[in-house]
Amino acid sequence: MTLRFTKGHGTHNDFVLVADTRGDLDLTPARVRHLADRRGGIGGDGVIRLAPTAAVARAGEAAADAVLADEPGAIWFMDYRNSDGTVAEMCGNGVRVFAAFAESLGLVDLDGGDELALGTRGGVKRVRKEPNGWYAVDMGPWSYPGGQDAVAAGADAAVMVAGWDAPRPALSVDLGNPHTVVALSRSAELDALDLTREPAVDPPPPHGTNVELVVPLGEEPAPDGGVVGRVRMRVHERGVGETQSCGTGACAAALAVRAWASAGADPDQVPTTWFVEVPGGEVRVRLLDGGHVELAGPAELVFSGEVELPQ
Ligand SMILES: N[C@@H](CCC[C@H](N)C(=O)O)C(=O)O
Repeated sequence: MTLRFTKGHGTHNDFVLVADTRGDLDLTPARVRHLADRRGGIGGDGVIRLAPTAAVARAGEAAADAVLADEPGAIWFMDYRNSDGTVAEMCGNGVRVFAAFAESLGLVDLDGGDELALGTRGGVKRVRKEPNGWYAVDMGPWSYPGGQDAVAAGADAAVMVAGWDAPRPALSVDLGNPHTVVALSRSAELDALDLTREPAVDPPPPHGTNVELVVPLGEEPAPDGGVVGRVRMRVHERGVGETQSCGTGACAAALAVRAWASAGADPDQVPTTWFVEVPGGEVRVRLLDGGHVELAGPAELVFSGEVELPQ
């Protein structure tokens, strides 16, 4: 079977995108692994299928039913798969690239001021375009699964990275998908990390986790007054390995650093906007009213073509 695809990326977190406008493509784990294979296929950290939310619901995905109940206008669904073939609830960089893909297919006019509401397994996400061409996504609600006790302690887990003498404390953050964030004090240590092996997390999360290693870089004056925070991050993604960027991971990193910075501080002095530097570029994370968080950054479509799919 021949399949038309587009390759895209958001801060070099790269994806193979497929428009399944009838919603009848059987994206088996073997097919996902083939598409994401950098030597035998196209190559990507993940595969994104754009399909009608109603068709995904008919195929038995309860999350798509929930999306339509919440926002009947969310007619397109982002079916996200990691490169190892596993399903993930959410992908922040993926949502931006999905929006760019939907524009290229003529499904939405974000330059004309439209907002795109799309379905994901992590709920409805809303995307708008900023004047600089960045895509800003309302990522919806987030949480610290360990609750206020974890926030007060600054940790609810421990992470061991290859080459370390002992595990280090970490804070869990839920963005629809799971994250575990560890603070490092120096950029040189971040640069030297060995992330070729999956970090061990204790207690082991039931469905795995994405691990972010972060260096808080402090705060600086914002052009419009107030302060913004700056963070450097590397990430080991569940179902992939180390990637050049992770949008939900950047949100988790900012939210963890904000929790640590809030300890004993005047809340008005703690930034609500954070720039997160990743190996593939930079994204912006902003706390929104109503317990939501926003992710903004670039999205690029690189090339399109046709590929033979295995049975
Ligand atoms: N790169 C993504 C996250 C993709 C899913 C993740 N690997 C998981 O399994 O949860 C992002 O930009 O958020």
